Amino acid sequence: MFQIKWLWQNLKGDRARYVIALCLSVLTASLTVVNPYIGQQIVDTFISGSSALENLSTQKTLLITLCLSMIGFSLLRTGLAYLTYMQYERSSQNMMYRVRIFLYNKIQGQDMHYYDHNRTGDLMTKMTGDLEMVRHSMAWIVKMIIESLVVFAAALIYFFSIDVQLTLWLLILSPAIFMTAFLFAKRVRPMYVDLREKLSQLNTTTQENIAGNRVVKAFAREEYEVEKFTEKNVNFSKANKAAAMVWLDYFPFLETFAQGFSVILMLAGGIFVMNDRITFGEFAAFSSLLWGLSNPMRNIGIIINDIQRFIASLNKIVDVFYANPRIANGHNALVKRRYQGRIEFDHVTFKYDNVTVLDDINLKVSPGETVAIMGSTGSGKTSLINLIPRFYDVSKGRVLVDGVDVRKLELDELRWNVGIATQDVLLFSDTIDGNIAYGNPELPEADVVKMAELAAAHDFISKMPEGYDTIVGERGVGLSGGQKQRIALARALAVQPPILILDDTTSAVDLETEEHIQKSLRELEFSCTKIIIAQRVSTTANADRIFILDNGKVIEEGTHAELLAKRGYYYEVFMLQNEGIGRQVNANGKE
Ligand SMILES: Nc1ncnc2c1ncn2[C@@H]1O[C@H](COP(=O)(O)OP(=O)(O)OP(=O)(O)O)[C@@H](O)[C@H]1O
Repeated sequence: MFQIKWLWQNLKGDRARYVIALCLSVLTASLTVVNPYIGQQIVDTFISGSSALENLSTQKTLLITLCLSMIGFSLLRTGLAYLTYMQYERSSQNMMYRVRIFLYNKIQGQDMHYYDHNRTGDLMTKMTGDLEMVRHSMAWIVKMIIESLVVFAAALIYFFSIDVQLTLWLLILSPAIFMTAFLFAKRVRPMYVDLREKLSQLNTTTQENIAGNRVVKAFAREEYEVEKFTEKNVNFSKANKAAAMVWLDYFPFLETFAQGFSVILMLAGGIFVMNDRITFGEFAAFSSLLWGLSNPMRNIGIIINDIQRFIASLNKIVDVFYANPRIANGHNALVKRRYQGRIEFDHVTFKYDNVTVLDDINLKVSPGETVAIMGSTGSGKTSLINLIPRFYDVSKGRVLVDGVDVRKLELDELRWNVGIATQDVLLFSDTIDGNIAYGNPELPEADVVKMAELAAAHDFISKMPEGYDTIVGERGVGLSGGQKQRIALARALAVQPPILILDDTTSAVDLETEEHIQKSLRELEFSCTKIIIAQRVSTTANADRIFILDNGKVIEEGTHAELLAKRGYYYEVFMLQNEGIGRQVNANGKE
């Protein structure tokens, strides 16, 4: 079975401990027959036998020894159970610790395609609830299965050794019990798969709601969000109840069958005692160990329930475990080369799944050049620049950096050479200093300040009570949109990359600040090819060349002056942005 194989593989390092736990389980469970056996001896020798009274006075030592043995074995079983718990707990915790790290690395190593197709809430459920379910199963469910089986087998062997016929009478109910359990398992299995899906939806809704709390509040949609959550909560609760109800359909039968053991023992066993076929002591042994047959039968339902949950959870974990990114980051480059920064798009076509968003793009950028990309929303600008650091791979054609197809470059090295300030600014819950130095943790304090100055962020940062040590909240809570953009720009500059990509990075800053940033970018101390996506003519005007994208194609290309002269899309944008405010921007972007 695949699941067992997977567990065994991942137990590496704790296999011996786990096997010891299994052996201890078998030993502890098989010792359950010892006390009923001693009990049988006590009853037959000192209570019910014809010479019981005489034995009481002549064999006191034997009686005391038997009683002490009973206590001794009980203590031994408790000690062994303690050790067993410890081994199960340790081995399962250790294994999950390793698997969790592995999964976390796996998720970290996934490409954008993976994140496009997997919900955060679902991944969180896999990393928490599913892992815990698997751990619980490999420790406690396995223990329960082993102990149930061993106790059942030990009781059966012991009973057979006393009286075969009586044992067979007791077993008469077994086929019905197994049949009931089988039907239950068949019915409940799809329910646990559904239950697992509902849990993931519930977590996704919760996660999205917390992450998007500002939007919710801005639109006063709390009530709607509560309704949405309630719906998912109700679905989850219903799925849970449905699975539980199925158990209730079968539980009365299993319970009745289990109770049936006592009735059969009373009837058949009673007759056997009256006929002197078995002794009182043997009857007592049957009676005290009857739970060894009935309890495993009762537990079948719980075990099946948990096994189904375990399979549903394990399958989810295995999805992550074996998911291989199409674009893998090998972390192989020990020494990273600094590129010149030459970029070429050679007949590039790109599709998301089957939808074409870039169509036969040809574009060359020389080292040190500044290129602006403009175009209507959804025209493919972000998709285009995503191909340079290989967030996605082209569907057709090639993207070349310094003349080499990016698919042939060492991914770590390539990304190390590309500084990027994305459209959706994400800052970590860390100090501003930590956020700026994120890509270059060794950056000296003075350089952090320098980068902030270049990004026109130093002034507002130094006005904060704790300056660069100010902790910004999750996603940059506590900062304005323009401030976040400037920190993101400083972060991209801090790695001093030979290729700098700015995706609408100055859209939220005022024109004066933007001018400062543009001046800084022109005067960078390191050589740098700049690709700037922008909607404002004031941003693009200074670029060496401007490309206009429309519907995934380059429709215009040239300098600010050339494009104005063309009287096409760029000219229209220019007129729209300047007419309304009654001013003109010349070829150098100056008013
Ligand atoms: N991860 C994705 N999966 C599927 N389709 C996507 C994805 N990202 C973008 N698209 C689609 O690709 C097209 C181009 O999107 P892209 O983000 O490149 O446009 P853009 O020009 O950068 O737009 P904007 O100016 O609004 O940022 C759009 O139609 C968009 O719906």
